[in-house]
Amino acid sequence: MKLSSIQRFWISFILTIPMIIQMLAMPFHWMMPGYNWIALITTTLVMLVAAVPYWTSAWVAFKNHHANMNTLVALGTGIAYFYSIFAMITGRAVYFESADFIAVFVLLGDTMEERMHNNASNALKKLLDLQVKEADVLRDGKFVQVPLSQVKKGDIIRVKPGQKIAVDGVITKGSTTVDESMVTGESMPVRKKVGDNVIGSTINGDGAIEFRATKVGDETVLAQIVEMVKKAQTSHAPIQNLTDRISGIFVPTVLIIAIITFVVWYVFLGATAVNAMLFAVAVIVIACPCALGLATPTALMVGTSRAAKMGVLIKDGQALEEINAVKIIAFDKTGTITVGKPTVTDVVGEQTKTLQVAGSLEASSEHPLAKAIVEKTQQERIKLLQVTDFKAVEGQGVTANLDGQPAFVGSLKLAENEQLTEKLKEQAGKLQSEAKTVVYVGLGDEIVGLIAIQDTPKESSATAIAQLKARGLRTVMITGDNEQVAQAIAKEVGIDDVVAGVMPNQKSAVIESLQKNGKKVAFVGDGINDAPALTTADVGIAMGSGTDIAIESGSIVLVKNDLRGVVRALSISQKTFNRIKLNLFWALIYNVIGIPIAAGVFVGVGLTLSPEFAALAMAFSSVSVVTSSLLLNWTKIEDA
Ligand SMILES: Nc1ncnc2c1ncn2[C@@H]1O[C@H](COP(=O)(O)OP(=O)(O)OP(=O)(O)O)[C@@H](O)[C@H]1O
Ligand SMILES: [Cu+]
Repeated sequence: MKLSSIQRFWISFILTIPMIIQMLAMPFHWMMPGYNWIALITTTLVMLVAAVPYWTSAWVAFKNHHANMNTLVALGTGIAYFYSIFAMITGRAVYFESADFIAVFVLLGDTMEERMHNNASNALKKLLDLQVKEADVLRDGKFVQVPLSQVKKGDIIRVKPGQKIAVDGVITKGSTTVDESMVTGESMPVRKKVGDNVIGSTINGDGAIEFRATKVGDETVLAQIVEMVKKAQTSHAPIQNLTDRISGIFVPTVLIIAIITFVVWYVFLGATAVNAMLFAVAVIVIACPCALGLATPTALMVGTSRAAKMGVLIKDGQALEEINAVKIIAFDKTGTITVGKPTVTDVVGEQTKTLQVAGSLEASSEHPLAKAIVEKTQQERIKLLQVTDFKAVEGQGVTANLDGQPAFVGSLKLAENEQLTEKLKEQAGKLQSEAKTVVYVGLGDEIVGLIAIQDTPKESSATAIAQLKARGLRTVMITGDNEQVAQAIAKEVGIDDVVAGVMPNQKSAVIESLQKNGKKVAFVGDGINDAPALTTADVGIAMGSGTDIAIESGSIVLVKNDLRGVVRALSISQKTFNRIKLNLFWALIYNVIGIPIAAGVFVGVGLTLSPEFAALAMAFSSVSVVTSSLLLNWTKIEDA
C-alpha cells in the first residue's frame, strides 16, 4: 500500500502528539510516565512512515556524490533517532522528538506542494476520460471495431448518432450536428456536413456520419490540450530553483560545520564524545531546511487560492512569478476588450437584398460577426436561401454559391477584386471611424451592399487599462479587424498601440516581435485562434468565457471575463512573490543565527542550544514562515 504525503503527514503528526505534550509540560517539571518507551515506539513508526523515503533519497544522492535537502533531513532524523536509541540503552537523555519534528515539518511542506499538483492532475484525468476506447473503422471493405491506438491517418471511421467521435477528421458522408462544448466552450451544437472538420472526443448528435481521420494520437486537439495541462502539472515557480541552489551550497556547508563542531569539541576542547556529538546534531537540526522548503509552496498556495476567490485562476507558479516581470500587455479585441456580442447597426444599399445574401451565407459560419448578421435577418424576418460550396476564408470572411452565382461576405480583402465606387468607400470609411466593423456583401460580380457591425467595449475595460498603464505597462491591441475600427476602439479605452489586420495564425508572431529585446509580454485573449498567442506569450491570460482551448492555453484564467482581473492577477502575484522572498529571508535568518549558537560558540556566555531546543527553534522558523504565508490572506489587493 502506498500512502500519499497527506496521509503520511497526518499519521506522523498524530504519532507526535505525546512528544508535543511532553515538550509543553517540560517547564513544569512534569515527566510523562514511560515517556522513553512511548517515544521509542511512536518515533520508530514516524521514521518508517515519514523519514525512510528521505533516507533512501539521501542514500541515492550520496551514491552519486551529491548532497541535497534530503541529506540534511535524513541526517537530522537519522542521527537524532539512532542516537536516542543508543542513549536509551546507555541510560542517557533521549532526543526522539527532534527526529519527529524534523520529519513532520518537512512532510508538511511536501504535502502542500503535492496539493497544488493534484489539482492539475485531476483536470488531466478528466480530459483523458473524454477519449473513446474504440472506433468503428473501415478495414478491407468492412467496418470493424479497433482500439483507438490502432486508428491511422486516412482511416474512414463511422459514427452513429449519439456516439463520440474518435479522432480529428473531415466528414466524407452524411450530415449531423455535433456537441463540441468540451473543446470549444460553444454550448450550441454545430451543424456539420461533408467537407467539414470534426474534433476527436466531441459528441455526435442525431445524424450518422463517416469521416476520414486527419489527426490521430498526440496530434489531436484533445491530446494537445492534455499536453498543456501536463506541463502546468510539472511546473515549479522558478524561484524554487533558487531554494535548490541555496541548499546546494548550504547542505555541504552545514555538514562541514557539523564535523568541525564535533572535532573541535572532542579533540581540542576536551568534551566527551557524546557531548561533542550533541553539538554536532544540534547544528544539523537547527540547519534543517524545512522552513526553506515551506517558503515557496505555502505562499503559492495561499496566494493562488486568494486569487481564485477573486476570480483569477493561476495555473502554475511560473506564471505567478513571471507576470511580475511583464513590461507589455497585449489584448485581443473581440470578446476581450469588447463585450463580444456584436450587433448590426447600419445597412448600406438595398436592405433586404443585402441582408438576404449576407444572412444566407453566414448561416453556416460560427464567427461572431456572422451571428450578428443572422440575428438581424431574423429580426427583419428575411427568408434565407440555400447555398452550396460554402467556404470560410480565415481572417477575411466567407464565400459560397447562391442561385448559381458566386457570393461573399467579408472584409475589404475579399472584396478587392470588385469594382468599389468612391461613394461606397467613403461610406465605409465614415462607419469605420465610428468604431464599426464594415463587411462587404457581394453577389455575382457586384457589391450589393455594406453591413456595419458594432461591438462595444466592456464597461470595465477603460478603468482596467488605465490601472495597467498606471503600473507602468505598455498596452497593445492585436486584432484581425480593420485599422480604423481598431484605432477608434483603442482610443475609447485608452490602449497605447494597435496592431490591426492580423491574420489569426499571425497573432503569435506579433507577440514574438513584441518580445524582442528580452521584454516580457503577457497576452489576454479568448478565442480558438488566440491559443497560439497565449502559449507564445510569457504569460497567457485567458477569459473564462472563452473557448476551452484558450482556457487551457492560458496559464492564468479570468473567471469573471473582465479586464479588471488582469489588474488583480498582477497585484496578487506581486504580493505573493514578495512574500516568498520574505519567507526565504525568515527561513535562512534562523539558520544563520542558530548555527553558531548550536555549535557552542557562545558557551562562554552561557548561551547554548541542545538538539531538542534546536528542533523547537527550527519548528518556530517553520511556523513563522507558514504564518507569514497565511498573512497573505489579509493583505490588501489592489482592485480596479
Ligand atoms: N464570417 C465572417 N463574416 C464576415 N466577415 C468576416 C467573417 N470572418 C472574418 N471576417 C472579416 O475578417 C476580419 C478579421 O476576422 P478575424 O476573425 O480574424 O478577427 P475579428 O473577429 O474581427 O477580431 P479579433 O481578432 O479581435 O478577434 C473581420 O473583421 C471581418 O471583416
Ligand atoms: Cu527543519
